[in-house]
Order: sequence, then structure tokens, then C-alpha cells
Amino acid sequence: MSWPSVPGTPVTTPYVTGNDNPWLSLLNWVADFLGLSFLAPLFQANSLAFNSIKLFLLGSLVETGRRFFRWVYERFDFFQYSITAQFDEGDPVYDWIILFLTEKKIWKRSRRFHVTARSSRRRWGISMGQNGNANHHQSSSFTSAEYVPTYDMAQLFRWNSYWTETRRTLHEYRGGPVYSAPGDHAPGSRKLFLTIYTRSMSALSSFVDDARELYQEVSQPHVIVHTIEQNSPYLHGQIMGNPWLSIKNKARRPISSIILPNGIVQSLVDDAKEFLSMVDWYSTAAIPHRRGYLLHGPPGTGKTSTIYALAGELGLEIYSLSLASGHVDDSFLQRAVSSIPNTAILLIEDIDCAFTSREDEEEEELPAFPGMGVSRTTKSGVTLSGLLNVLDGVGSEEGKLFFATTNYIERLDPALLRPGRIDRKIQYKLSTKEQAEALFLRFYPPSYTLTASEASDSSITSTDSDKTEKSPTSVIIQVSDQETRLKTLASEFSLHFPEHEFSLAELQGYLLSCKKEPEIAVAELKTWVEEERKEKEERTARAEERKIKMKDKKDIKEAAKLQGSLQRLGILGNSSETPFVHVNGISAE
Ligand SMILES: Nc1ncnc2c1ncn2[C@@H]1O[C@H](COP(=O)(O)OP(=O)(O)OP(=O)(O)O)[C@@H](O)[C@H]1O
Repeated sequence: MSWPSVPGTPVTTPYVTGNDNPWLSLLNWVADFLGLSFLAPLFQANSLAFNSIKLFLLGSLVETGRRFFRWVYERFDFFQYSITAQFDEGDPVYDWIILFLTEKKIWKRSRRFHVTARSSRRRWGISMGQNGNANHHQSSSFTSAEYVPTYDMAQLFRWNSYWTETRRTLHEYRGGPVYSAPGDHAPGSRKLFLTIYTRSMSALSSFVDDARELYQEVSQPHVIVHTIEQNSPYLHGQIMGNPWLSIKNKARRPISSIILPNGIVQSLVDDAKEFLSMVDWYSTAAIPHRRGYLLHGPPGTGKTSTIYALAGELGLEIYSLSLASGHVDDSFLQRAVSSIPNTAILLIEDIDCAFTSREDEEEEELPAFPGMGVSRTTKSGVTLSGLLNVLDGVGSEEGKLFFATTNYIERLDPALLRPGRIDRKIQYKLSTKEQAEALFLRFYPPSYTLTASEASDSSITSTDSDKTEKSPTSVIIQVSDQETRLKTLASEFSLHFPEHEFSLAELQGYLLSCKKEPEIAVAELKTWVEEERKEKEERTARAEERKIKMKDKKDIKEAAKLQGSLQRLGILGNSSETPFVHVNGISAE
């Protein structure tokens, strides 16, 4: 093969003619073309330079071809035979998919597991039975460990007759790669990639739908609570993204277990249900689709419990945020709220902690309710205007229920309380007699409670006669007798219970001390009340004492400041002549 000579270039005689070697001919021609014919002597057949250049050219050709095919593949649908989706941790869909993978036993080929003790934190792990069999969901075992597949290697499986592949990325954060289990707290974000080998987009959406349905089914007995951990790098602004990484499963609490007077709970449930069902009305009336509730009152009166029970009743997930941390600032709050999915509950507990005025700081040593002890003020990085912007902003719309709780409603700015931000305020009070009676009856269900004779016999060693089987009729008569007895005891209990003095949480604590013995609970109520009163009085006295001390310290500081100013102005003589400042027996120079 011979290559044409380049016009205008002197014809040189190649050191070796390329007649018998097309590569050599090509090289000589290229060298001539570029005016580098002086390199021709290097191009000898089988020389090192010749072979290297040949390899280089071959590699370049292959790489160019690969890039060209990739370019064509990416631009023309016809060649594409897979769909890849990315799911980011913190987003609810990520959880749906991880659960789905666990349920479909994709983990079976996994060779890496993150093993932890089982807790309320949700990880979608597998607990192994003694025989090595795996259960996917939370089993009742308290002690079992949880095996969470890391999904760090690509896993190929069949789903609905499609070949599907999943892979989780290894994320890097501060000097090194870190693997962590799904649903776990870890620095940095994790991503899950799902590839379905099909051209049909509907395959992906039905995969996600299947995963969502399974998630809803599995989550039903729980209320899911999303929180942000205190040491989260998201919180400290090191990483941007969805910060709701800590997820907890709480046992669902029936709404009927919340004991409040005057049908408050039912009216709250009706209100929230109506709100959720009126999306169209809100959009027609051009009103942002959100609703705010403030639950206020003494601690232990059931504010948080009401919100959790309501979330269970409505099937909503809770995104709970504390503004008390100094690390939460306006921009973080904005980011956190805007990454909450539509139709969810945003809960801010103890909202008063965020903004404490100077007067409040001085007042803070005073207990808000008798015997409550001193309140502590926590500084937050969130400003009132930052919070108002978030509540009014785009991220807070779209079916969001906003709940805030506080023990100090008087500390809240009126701007926060205006309708549109807080639409309903519900006051919680210390327990009434009716609440105490209802709690008593809830505490002693007839089937769990010892009959009077059993209670008195409980100390006697059991004999064979105890084990004699009772007929069903006698059991029914016993249970109904027991009910009557418990009702009588409950009304006696409420008769001796002092109204509006104790919270239901306090009463619950007392009843827990005599779990199965209602008679004892009634008999010892008076003693408990007296002891509690004494303790509360002591606590209040201590708080008062502390308050007086604080006030004195403040007065001394101010007096010393005034004295200094007077000295500087020459109104008082030098320090040796200066009288001491005395306040309540405490003195300062
Ligand atoms: N009204 C109530 N109905 C049923 N249980 C209640 C009620 N009030 C308190 N409890 C019980 O007392 C405990 C504490 O209640 P909860 O945390 O809801 O009080 P809270 O008002 O939110 O307190 P805090 O203001 O300190 O956050 C819970 O275990 C709950 O079961």
C-alpha cells in the first residue's frame, strides 16, 4: 500500500519503505504531512518506537470508537434498554425502596451487614432466629440484634419479570470513605441507584408504587417520627441536603387513650380531617393549605401524646424539630421545613425556647406552674422573623399540619399567634376529677386486675385448688363483678382526688406504683397527695430562694456599676472613702 505524497512538500526517501507494511506507510505519510519527516528514521519495522506508536494509535482508535458509541447511545432512545433512578437518603422514597429490597430478600446475597442492638430507631434490618431464619420486621424479641445489609455491592435480581439492579454509593466525608447502614445516622448523604432493564418508564413507577404500598402496610402499627440529631453535620452547615436522617418507630397510640375534657380530642381530630379533605377548597379560595395548632399548658398534661395519637389516627408522619439548639438557625430551619414531604405534621416542641426576651430571662427562675421547678432558657439561633417566614413560606404549605407546644404561652409573640400561623389554640390544664377517674379505669382493665379476694390471697402460696379450671360462665360473672367493683373504686378515687393540682403524668406515675391493686391505689391516694404537696412546696420555696439570690446579685452588680460611674464623674471620693454597697446583707465594693 502506498500513500499519496503531500503536495508542496519535498519528496523524501523513507528510511524503510512502507510498501510491505501498511502501518509504516501510514506513519511515514503522517510524518510527511506534519512536516516531521526527519522522524522517519525512527519508524523502522519492529522498532520500539514503531510498536509503541502502533499501540498508541490502536488505543486511541478504540477509545474514540467507545466514546462515539456512548454518544450515540445516550442521544438515541432506540439503543437505551434500561432506566436508572436515584434515591437520596432522608427522602421518604429512599425508605420505601430500602424496605422493599429487604422484604424481597435482595439482601440474601449481601456479604456485609451492620449489626446493632434492636431499638426504636428504624433501620429496616433483619433479625435472625435461633435457627438462622430471618424475620424482616421488628419482632417482639427485646434482646435480638438487627442485621442491616449495607447494599454496598451491586445486586441483580428479578422483579416482575424485569432484571433489576441496585447499588448504594459509598459516600465520602472528611478525609475518607464511610459506609453506614440505611436509616442510620452517618456523616454525609447516601444515595441508592436502581436500574431496571426495560424501556418502559411505567416499570419504574410501578416499582416505586409497590414499594410505597408495602411501606404503608408495614408502617401501619407505628407512628413514624423524623428528627434531626444534635451532632448532625447537616445541622452545622457542613453538608447541604435533606437533614431528616433519624427515623423512629413509635407504637401507635389509640386516640381514645387521650383523656381530655369536653370532647377536645374529637374536635381536634375532626378539624384536622376536615382540613386534609379540603385541598380543593383551599386552592379555590386562594388560601395556603396549612393549619397551625398551639397546645399550651403545664407539663405532663398530654400535649405531645395528643399529637402522636392524632398522627396515628390520620396516618401522617411527624417531623419533629427542637429550636432549643443554638445550631438551628434561620437558613437551616428553612431548609429543614422545605424538605418535609407534603401532607405531614411539622412539630416544634417548646417553641417558647426559641425567643426569650430580656424580661423573660429575668423571670425565668420563676416556675410557671406551682411546684414545676425553675425553667431554663435556651438560646436558639432562630429569630422570630425567621420562624414567621418559614411558617408563611412555600415549604410550609401543601397539606402541612403545624403543631407547636409550650408551657409558657405568655412568652410567645402575638405575631406568631395570629390566625394563619396558629389557627387553633388548645389549653391543657392540670387534671380534673373526671380525668382522674377515666385514667383510673384505663389503668385497671378488669381482665388484668386482681379481684379483691385474689389481692388479699396474693401473698399465700398457690395450691392445687388455685389451678382448678373455671367455667366460662363463672369467668363472665367474675369479669362483670370486677367491672362494677372497679367503677365504684374509680368514683371513690376521683372523690378524693384534688382537682387542678396534679398533671395526668404525675397521677400516672402514682398509679404505676400499684399497677394491679386498685384498692391500694384508692387507700393510699391521700398519703401520696400529701407527700406530693410537701415536695412541691419545698421545690417552690427553693425556686423562690434562688430567685431572691439572683435578684440580689443583679442589684449588687447595678449598684457597683452606679458607684463606678459616680466615682468617674468625681461625685464620690476615691475608693478608700467609698462606702460599701449593701444589699440584703450581701456587700460589694
Ligand atoms: N391527657 C392525657 N391523656 C392521656 N395520657 C396523658 C395525658 N396527659 C398526660 N398523659 C400521660 O403522661 C405522660 C406525659 O405526657 P405528655 O408528654 O404528652 O405531656 P406534655 O404535656 O407533652 O408534657 P411536656 O409539656 O413536659 O412536654 C404520657 O405518658 C401520657 O401517657
